[in-house]
Amino acid sequence: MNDIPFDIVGFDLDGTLLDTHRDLGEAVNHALALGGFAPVPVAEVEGLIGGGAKLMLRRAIDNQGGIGDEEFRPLYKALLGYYADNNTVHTCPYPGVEEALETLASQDIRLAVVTNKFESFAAAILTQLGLADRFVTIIGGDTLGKGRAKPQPDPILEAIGRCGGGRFVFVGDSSYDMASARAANVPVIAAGYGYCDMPPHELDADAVIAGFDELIPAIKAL
Ligand SMILES: O=C(O)COP(=O)(O)O
Ligand SMILES: [Mg+2]
Repeated sequence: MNDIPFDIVGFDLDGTLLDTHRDLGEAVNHALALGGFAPVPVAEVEGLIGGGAKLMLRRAIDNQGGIGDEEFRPLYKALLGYYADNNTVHTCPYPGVEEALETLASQDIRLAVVTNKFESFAAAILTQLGLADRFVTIIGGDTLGKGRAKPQPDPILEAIGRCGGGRFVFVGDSSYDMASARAANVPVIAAGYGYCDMPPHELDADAVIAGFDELIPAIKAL
């Protein structure tokens, strides 16, 4: 029997389903080195993630004085090239993710990914990790075009549509996720173990989980 009061669960990717920070950090540092900048220590990488790869590199360079668009462009291209070849070296699902996805799928809940990563990277990584088939759709930061990524509601509304409609709850780790869910008028759970850009209990979520094993109880309690 299905005792989960939702038809669709949407997930952010970086910092929610997958711990991607080491591979993202190495891609940023590859680009920084080409530009003559110092590397970002691995402990500081999480604070750069959430708004997509371009903003991640922008933030890292701005922390070291910044550069103009002309000089930025080839470094960004280098980051993407490096990440395309090295995106599942260290990346892995958080503990409990596979089990929770299995439980939700076994109860006929439809699952979606809504990330600010490029769709192609998200799909490639999830495929590599054997998780892509779990999701009805994977919506990236570039899927709907410019200005329509999180924190806009558009990708969440698109996910709901692609999953055939129904009661939807979102799970994410950053203020981009909370704002997108609020704008789409759906409940949202904060992954407090992720790359939260503010203290998890200040993220304006309906619930905060400290690990993926808490997800299903949190969904049932909404
Ligand atoms: O790549 C990013 O910066 C953010 O990705 P996410 O939306 O899956 O957290
Ligand atoms: Mg995230």
